[in-house]
Amino acid sequence: MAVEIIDLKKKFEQQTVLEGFSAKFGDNSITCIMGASGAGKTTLLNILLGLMDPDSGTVSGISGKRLSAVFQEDRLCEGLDAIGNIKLVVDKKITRKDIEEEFSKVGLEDYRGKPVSELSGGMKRRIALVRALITDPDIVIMDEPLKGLDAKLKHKATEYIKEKVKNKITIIVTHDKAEAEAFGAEIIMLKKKSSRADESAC
Ligand SMILES: Nc1ncnc2c1ncn2[C@@H]1O[C@H](COP(=O)(O)OP(=O)(O)OP(=O)(O)O)[C@@H](O)[C@H]1O
Repeated sequence: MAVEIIDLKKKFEQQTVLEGFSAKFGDNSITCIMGASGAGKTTLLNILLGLMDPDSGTVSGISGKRLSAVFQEDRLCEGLDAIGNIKLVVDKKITRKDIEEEFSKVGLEDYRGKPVSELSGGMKRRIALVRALITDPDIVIMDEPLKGLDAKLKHKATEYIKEKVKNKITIIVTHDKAEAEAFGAEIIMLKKKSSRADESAC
């Protein structure tokens, strides 16, 4: 079942961020949300994830589905190592070897024995990516998942994501059109609203 958003509206005090926003995300689809900084991309993801309520409008097709997310920040447990971070979210039947196999698919090596706090930003990003995709969710929501990766790792991570999200509904925020094209994604462009809701009355 597709995820459908109808006529969403979200304001923060006097600032309208989303207004009259509707979209449909079909089964087995990748959609990239693009738009200027402050256009409301993260706000939209937070509403989809149920972390924020819209002022009005509806979101359907999410209830009862397994969601997973890569947030704008990695949100890892910094004191745990890479494997420990994944073990926190996976079923016990997933072994250390299974996790290591996933890490190798995103070029993640040299992480062993170190707490995440001692790893590079790009390594942390790939741990967050594996954590989101190893659980085989129905809906994947990612806020700039390739942030901080160099061109070679970006390519590797893109291929990994495409492989893992087959037959799922995937929604990705990115600033990079080339990235959206590499995902073969549909693009939704969010437009930044006026920062003053009462502007027309002035
Ligand atoms: N909890 C909040 N309270 C008040 N204002 C907020 C809140 N969350 C977001 N905003 C405002 O809403 C607007 C949209 O923010 P949002 O983070 O959704 O934009 P974005 O498109 O994801 O931007 P970026 O590309 O910079 O991450 C911004 O002006 C932001 O300051």
